[in-house]
Amino acid sequence: MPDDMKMDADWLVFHPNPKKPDFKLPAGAVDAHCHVFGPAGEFPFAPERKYTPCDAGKDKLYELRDYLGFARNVIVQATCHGKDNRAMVDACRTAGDLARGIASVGPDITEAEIAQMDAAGVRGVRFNFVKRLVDATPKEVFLSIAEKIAKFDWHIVVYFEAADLEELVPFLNQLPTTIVVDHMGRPDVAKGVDHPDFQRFIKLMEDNPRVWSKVTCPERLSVEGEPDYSDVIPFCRTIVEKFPDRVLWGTDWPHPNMKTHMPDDGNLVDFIPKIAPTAELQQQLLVDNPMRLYWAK
Ligand SMILES: O=C(O)c1cc(C(=O)O)oc(=O)c1
Repeated sequence: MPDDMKMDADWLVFHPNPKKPDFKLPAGAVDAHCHVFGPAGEFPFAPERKYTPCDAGKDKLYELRDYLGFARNVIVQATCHGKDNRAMVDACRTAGDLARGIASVGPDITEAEIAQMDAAGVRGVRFNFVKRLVDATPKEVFLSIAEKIAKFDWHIVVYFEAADLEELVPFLNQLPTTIVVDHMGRPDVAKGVDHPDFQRFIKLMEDNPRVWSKVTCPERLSVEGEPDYSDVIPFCRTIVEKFPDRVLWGTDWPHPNMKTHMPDDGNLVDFIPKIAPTAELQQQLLVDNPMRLYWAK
């Protein structure tokens, strides 16, 4: 492996032996937010990346899927691979109908390339506004991509920080497709659910029925920390109960850029019944919603 593909010195590697979850996932549950990294020897990381992770390839991901009791995965293009979607597409092809993908593309993407990715299981693109992860892309560029992918019935996944939402609302409302927000728009949980920043996100979902949310990443958002991540529960639960047909859940494996600790993925699965307390909500969150959005065709 070339020297510049060596993982960052402070990189935390995914948990080597997670616990078996106590919570039994419903049949057909989807891990709707996870990534693959490399392996770098086969799928090199992008020159413009902001971090160099450990290898975390498709075999490890599918081992974890089976171990935790998930049936399917939605693999979101990680920023360390830039707009080179080969690792994600290869992982989707390997899983056949059991995986779908979200790509990162530039404005030069052609309809033929979109069609090819569509055939492999890709169902959307990710627009990233998190400054520590990517260089900024002009909104006109994102809008031109949105127009192209809308023809394929794809949707748009957006990742931003809570403080940036106010500025982004008009842009989000301009997007022509379903919009899936990563990690609830990253609320500052120390501020509480009543803070205007989180209420702005709730209002966005109330005003725009095309907006969905991933109720993911307690390990990233929690100030209190593991194992309970209790301070994140009210945020997830508010969204799940208000918008039960527009929420998704995922592990976020292999947990890029965690600095405080590496979560136990089995423990993350045990978080689910705390945010979706009834069997009906769990069925929507883990099966019905992701199947409707990702497996309609
Ligand atoms: O918060 C993060 O660092 C992070 C990074 C990435 C990525 O690099 O793609 O994806 C995520 O979902 C979260």
